[in-house]
Amino acid sequence: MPDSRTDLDIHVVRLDPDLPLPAYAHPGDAGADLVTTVDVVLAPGERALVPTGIAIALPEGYVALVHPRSGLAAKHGVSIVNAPGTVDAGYRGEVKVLLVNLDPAEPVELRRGDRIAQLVVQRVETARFVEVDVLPSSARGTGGYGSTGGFGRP
Ligand SMILES: O=c1ccn([C@H]2C[C@H](O)[C@@H](COP(=O)(O)OP(=O)(O)OP(=O)(O)O)O2)c(=O)[nH]1
Ligand SMILES: [Mg+2]
Repeated sequence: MPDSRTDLDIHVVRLDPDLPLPAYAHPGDAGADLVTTVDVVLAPGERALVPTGIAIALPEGYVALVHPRSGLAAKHGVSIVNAPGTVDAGYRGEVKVLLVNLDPAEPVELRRGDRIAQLVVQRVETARFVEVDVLPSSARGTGGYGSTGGFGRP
C-alpha cells in the first residue's frame, strides 16, 4: 500500500520476481513486512537464516533494521536471534532473517511467501569516536544493570 507521506525512495531488486516488495500493512506503519522465499520448519530451539528475495540500496545516512513480528512471537514463539538485524547502507546482498523458534515444545512451519519479519528504515548518525582521558560527570554515572532497583514493587 503506497504511503503518500514519505519522500524516501529505496531501490529494491526482487531476486525472486514472484514474491512481493516489502510492504507496509497500513499507511504510516513503521515496519514493512518481509516474506520468506522458502518453506522452513523450525524445531523447538532451532534457528535458520531465511532469505527474503530482496536486495536494497539504502541512501547514505540510513539503516534498515530487521525486527521480529509480534504476532509470530506471541502465537508461535518465533523471534530473531540478532534482533534487530542491521542492514547497512552499503549492503547490496540479499536481506536475510535469522529466525529462531523459542517455543519449548512446538515446531513451527513457515511457507514460501509467509510474512516473517518487518523492516524499519531509520536515519542514523555516523559518529566520530574521539579519545579523551576523562568523561564529563552525569547523574547516572557508572550505575547500570539494575542499579535503580528491580520491578519497582513496594
Ligand atoms: O538481520 C540481518 C543482519 C544483517 N544482514 C546483512 C546486512 C548487513 O549489512 C550485513 C552485515 O550484518 P552485521 O554487520 O550485523 O554482521 P557482521 O557479523 O558484523 O558481518 P560483517 O562482518 O559482514 O559486517 O548482513 C541481513 O541481511 N540481515
Ligand atoms: Mg558488521
